[in-house]
Amino acid sequence: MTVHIGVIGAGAIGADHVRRIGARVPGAAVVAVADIDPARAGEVASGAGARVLPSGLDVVTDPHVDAVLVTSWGPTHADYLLAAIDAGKPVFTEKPMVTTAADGLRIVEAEQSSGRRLVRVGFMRRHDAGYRAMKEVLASGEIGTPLLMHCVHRNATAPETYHSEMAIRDTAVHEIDLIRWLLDDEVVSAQVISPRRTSRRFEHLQDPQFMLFETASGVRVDLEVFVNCQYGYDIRCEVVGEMGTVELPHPADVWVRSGARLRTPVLQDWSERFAAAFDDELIEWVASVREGRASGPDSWDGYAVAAVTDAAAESLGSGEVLPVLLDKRPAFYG
Ligand SMILES: NC(=O)c1ccc[n+]([C@@H]2O[C@H](COP(=O)([O-])OP(=O)(O)OC[C@H]3O[C@@H](n4cnc5c(N)ncnc54)[C@H](O)[C@@H]3O)[C@@H](O)[C@H]2O)c1
Ligand SMILES: O[C@H]1[C@H](O)[C@@H](O)[C@H](O)[C@@H](O)[C@H]1O
Repeated sequence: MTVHIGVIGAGAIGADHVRRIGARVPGAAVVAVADIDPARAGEVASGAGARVLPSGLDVVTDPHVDAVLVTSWGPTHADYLLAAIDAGKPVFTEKPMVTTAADGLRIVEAEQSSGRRLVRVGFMRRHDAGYRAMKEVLASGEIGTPLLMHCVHRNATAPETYHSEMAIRDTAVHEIDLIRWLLDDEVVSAQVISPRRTSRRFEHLQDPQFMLFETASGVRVDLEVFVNCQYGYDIRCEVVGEMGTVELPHPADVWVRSGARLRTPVLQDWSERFAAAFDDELIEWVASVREGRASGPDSWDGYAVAAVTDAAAESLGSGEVLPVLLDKRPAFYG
């Protein structure tokens, strides 16, 4: 059976995922696309042989759509997820699942009332070979109990529409998910420190930002988010344990030593750095839809991350250490 997918949002990652589904995801076809910019929708739909529908809600309710892929801007995700749950259709949403914990709770409550886990969140780094290898080392106990985690998240540049809170709600969400997943722990407090700003930014943007998190078991995490670092897409992570450390490998490429120099390329964006992880997460999602089961990061994960980003966003400016307000995890989410 082919899973017929309807896509909402035909921007950078929407177009990327549509191409990916056509080229590398077995048993799936994009049949409908909508975007508030109909020209974008038309362009992406024509490449896939799909229909353009007038709105995202039309995609959700279209009888030819078996499953929905949400790749519109973060603050628009919640309404589409609620509509998909209402229609009883599996839905994959790009991160962030939601931009407030209140919206996250609406989604987990609606899903529980529907009786089925329908939402999967695109925390694709859980599919990256390097992060997976880190998780195996941590699980093996080789480096002992984790004590500290150091993370760096740099983008070459960010567009003018990117504002200070997005460093937390759009960018740091990847690391917040990884703290929870790698350490199997919850984040209990957040603090955002605002250092000297780069002059190569837009006036409205606090960039870089330095974030500190604490987990329930007492692990301390530092995260630098710098979205106008100019030189490339640079993602780093190291966990320090009682007996050793484990570090995210450099993305595989040659290191050339010649003429008294060492050189290796710096990747330029997420689409190159995590291409294999994106392939893998969509292949897994489509297989799970076909088999009628839930898979991958769920709406509880999306909500738990939003609870952390709420606290961090409130700390932005004041630099206060703020508690993360998280509900009790229902048995429904295992
Ligand atoms: N996993 C990752 O590493 C990754 C990478 C890039 C983007 N993303 C996420 O994907 C989402 C989209 O990001 P992008 O970079 O493609 O942005 P983008 O601006 O390139 O594209 C977003 C598209 O959504 C459309 N849109 C906005 N509101 C809409 C609505 N209500 N209904 C239908 N269409 C709407 C816009 O017109 C635009 O074409 C964001 O949530 C972003 O955080 C994730
Ligand atoms: O939406 C993108 C995407 O999630 C990238 O992986 C991240 O590096 C960017 O900062 C963010 O804006």
